[in-house]
Amino acid sequence: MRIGVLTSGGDAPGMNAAIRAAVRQADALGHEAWGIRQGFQGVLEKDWAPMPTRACANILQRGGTVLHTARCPEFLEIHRRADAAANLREAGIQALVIIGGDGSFRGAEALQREQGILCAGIPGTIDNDLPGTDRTLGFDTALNTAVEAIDRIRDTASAHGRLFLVEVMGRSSGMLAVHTALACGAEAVLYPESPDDSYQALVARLHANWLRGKRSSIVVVAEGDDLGNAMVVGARLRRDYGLDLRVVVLGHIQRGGSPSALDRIWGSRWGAEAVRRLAAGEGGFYLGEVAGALAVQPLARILDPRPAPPGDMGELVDILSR
Ligand SMILES: Nc1ncnc2c1ncn2[C@@H]1O[C@H](COP(=O)(O)OP(=O)(O)OP(=O)(O)O)[C@@H](O)[C@H]1O
Ligand SMILES: O=P(O)(O)OC[C@H]1O[C@](O)(CO)[C@@H](O)[C@@H]1O
Repeated sequence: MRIGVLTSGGDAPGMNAAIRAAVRQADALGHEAWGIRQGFQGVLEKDWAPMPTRACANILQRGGTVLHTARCPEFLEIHRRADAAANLREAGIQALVIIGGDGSFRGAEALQREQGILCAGIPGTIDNDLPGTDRTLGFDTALNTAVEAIDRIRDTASAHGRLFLVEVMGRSSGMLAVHTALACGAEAVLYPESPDDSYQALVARLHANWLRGKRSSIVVVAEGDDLGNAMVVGARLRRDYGLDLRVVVLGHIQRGGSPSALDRIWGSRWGAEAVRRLAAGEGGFYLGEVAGALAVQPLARILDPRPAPPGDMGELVDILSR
């Protein structure tokens, strides 16, 4: 069987571990893995080649994705997905391992349902916002990167007695923001799913801490928060209270870098499991981790609501910052 492997959406540390495992597991079972460059764009452009096991040497510890990735708006159109399926059939690629986030899984779900291409999804996004899995590749690494960066910011915030607003990624999800805030002892966190994310509540919280004697504070802001990103919130606080605050946008620093051990381990387990199932004729599923165990979900589950960060974590940030 010829199995295509691709990475799609934003890159995430751990994707290379999944690619390596898929390629080598395919070889171990006597199948042929093909690497598809630039996600769904590569399927439309037939940008692929056989991927021998040696092509995966020394990639386990590397961030990014050796197959490159892309966002491909054309794939939202049914006739382009039909073109993609025709290209795959012509090349003899019967099944796909798709490593990406919820958008990529929606593409996979449509490709399997409409076009009958066997698809397996592996969660790869630093956002950790997929239903049916406690983990996505890249989240653990990005979280640790953000925490390390904020620990450094804390030193200078404390030295100057300053307020810092630190923006972390998460266009529609506060998962990274809330976990980062709790792990670095932030004074407040703003994130899209928060029940009490008002500007007034933030000001009241910072003021209460000032009265308790706190002279420096760190507010973690998810880029997609309803109040606006860190620049917007910072400008408002400056305008209203004349604060000498600083804004730091961590940006793509969070997406790069060598994957953590957990991201390497889950990338390896999921890559191999995806191929074992495809080789047995199974498609239309994605893999995950639920309560520490490897889980299998139907691809249609990606249409479920996106999970929100546990509510008690946001509350805890507040309680522990006093
Ligand atoms: N509803 C959909 N139907 C078909 N294809 C889709 C759909 N949504 C997204 N895709 C395809 O998946 C690609 C990746 O999606 P998207 O840009 O949302 O990233 P993602 O996989 O969610 O990853 P990340 O979480 O890193 O942003 C899109 O560029 C598009 O090609
Ligand atoms: O690199 P791009 O395409 O600007 O994507 C940024 C987006 O990708 C993500 O990092 C997910 O991979 C989001 O958190 C962020 O909003």
